Amino acid sequence: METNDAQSCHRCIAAIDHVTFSYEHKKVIDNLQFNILERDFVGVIGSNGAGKTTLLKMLVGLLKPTQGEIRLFDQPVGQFKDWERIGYVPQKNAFNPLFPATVREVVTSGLYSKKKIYKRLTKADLQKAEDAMLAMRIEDLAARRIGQLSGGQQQRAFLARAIVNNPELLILDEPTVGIDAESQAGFFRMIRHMHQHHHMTFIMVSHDMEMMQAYLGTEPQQVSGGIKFYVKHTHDPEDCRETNLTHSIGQIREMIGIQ
Ligand SMILES: Nc1ncnc2c1ncn2[C@@H]1O[C@H](COP(=O)(O)OP(=O)(O)OP(=O)(O)O)[C@@H](O)[C@H]1O
Repeated sequence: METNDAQSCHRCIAAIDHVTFSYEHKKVIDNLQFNILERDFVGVIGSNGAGKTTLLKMLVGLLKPTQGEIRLFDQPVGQFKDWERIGYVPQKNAFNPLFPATVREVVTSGLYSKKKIYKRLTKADLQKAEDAMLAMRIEDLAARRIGQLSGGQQQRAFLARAIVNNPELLILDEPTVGIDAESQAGFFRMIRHMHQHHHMTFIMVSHDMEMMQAYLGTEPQQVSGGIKFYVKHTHDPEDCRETNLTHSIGQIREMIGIQ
């Protein structure tokens, strides 16, 4: 377990601690040990059926490990309540194409949590939804029905919904499936930007080896069963002791192209 304090950029955000998972008698994940640290981008790659979706579902508490434990922000997932700190875009979004919600309504629905379900949304809450749509460049689609949009536009709406609470950890399950190559590239650019400039931590399943390796490198940090974990931190390891200020300076350098 990581012992870094809250000031460190290597705080453990999610710990997968000797986790095994079986569907009835079929073991899908076997004694997996992996930590996701603050500001990591973790790319999860593996063949069909390797257990990637199962792993993400355990991370968000939808499935319970058969053995072992998952901790989010140092709390066992079963007791974790701060779901606003986490954004999740599942593999296949369950919206029926005829579902009569607008993009704005879908994005706003991300503001409701168990805690807030009976609360009225404030003006500030509604502004968060507008900001998330702006960030995903779908503000001009706000009043359109979600089912009438292209796959790429829908994915941006689901991502806007996932970031509406400004989460610290974003969990994405094959977010670019079914969208054209150009939109996929745009989507990756957006995600990379969020990682590098908005201090978000990511875990993302993808079959797009080329895009993933272009950002995360060609060597996995860990291989467990059929799952490979590729990891990129927002800055070089030797800079890890830097302060928040130097972190920002590093990013400014990067933005203006100075190495
Ligand atoms: N609800 C379920 N009941 C029984 N077996 C399941 C269930 N869900 C998944 N499985 C099986 O568990 C294994 C892992 O499934 P999972 O969806 O986690 O794989 P994946 O790596 O995400 O695959 P893909 O790349 O195809 O999305 C597969 O063999 C799958 O058939």
